[in-house]
Amino acid sequence: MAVQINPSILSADFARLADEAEAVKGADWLHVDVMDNHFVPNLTLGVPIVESLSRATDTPLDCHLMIEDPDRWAPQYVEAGAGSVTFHAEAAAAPVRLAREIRAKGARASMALKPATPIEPYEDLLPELDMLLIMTVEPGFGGQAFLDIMLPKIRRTRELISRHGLQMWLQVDGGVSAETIERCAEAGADVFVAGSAVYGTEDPAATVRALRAQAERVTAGAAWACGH
Ligand SMILES: O=C(CO)[C@@H](O)[C@H](O)COP(=O)(O)O
Repeated sequence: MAVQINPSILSADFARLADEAEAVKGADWLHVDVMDNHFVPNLTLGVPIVESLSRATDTPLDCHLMIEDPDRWAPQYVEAGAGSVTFHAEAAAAPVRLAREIRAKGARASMALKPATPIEPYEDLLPELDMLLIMTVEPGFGGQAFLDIMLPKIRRTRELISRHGLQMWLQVDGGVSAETIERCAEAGADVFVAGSAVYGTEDPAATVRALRAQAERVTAGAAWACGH
């Protein structure tokens, strides 16, 4: 599988979401940050906006639920048109049941880990998932500095994925930019969320292409990338 770049609309103009989706045409997915002001100290958008956005763009939606009670809400995001739904390990009451429900409804199932949450307790759960998201900032806000101390966790997660012979994707989110993307790719990430580094530039679509080329140069020789 090739490297994927998913611009985060948290850094976009919320009054012009359809245009902002068009501005990153060529991106692999549009990353939609759903925040409830409980799981994280910020509030963004919910099911009706995801539903409208999925009708307004051809780019598939990668919904990252930073919310409490994802067991109740995640299936509704699949019904709203999300192609991938990520719930947080720290918030899900029954992650295996939830992942199976998301898949059964036709979307990719993904689980996210906050910076302080280790991957090891979730090793046996990996086959239930299509993607694992490692947060490289504390969730809640765009424009934060990348946490370098997450690199060993990315590396360990890639090793676990390889050891289990899984084809799942490994996403990183937070502070991903031209300065940090190569370190993430070297550690084993293959799906990159970037908000301010994309929407903060004059030509967001060109920035997506440049970030992808940068990460591809690093992953081209990686053993885990062969046969993706
Ligand atoms: O989930 C989040 C923040 O909680 C992210 O998706 C941010 O939106 C990424 O923004 P940048 O760090 O790339 O500016």
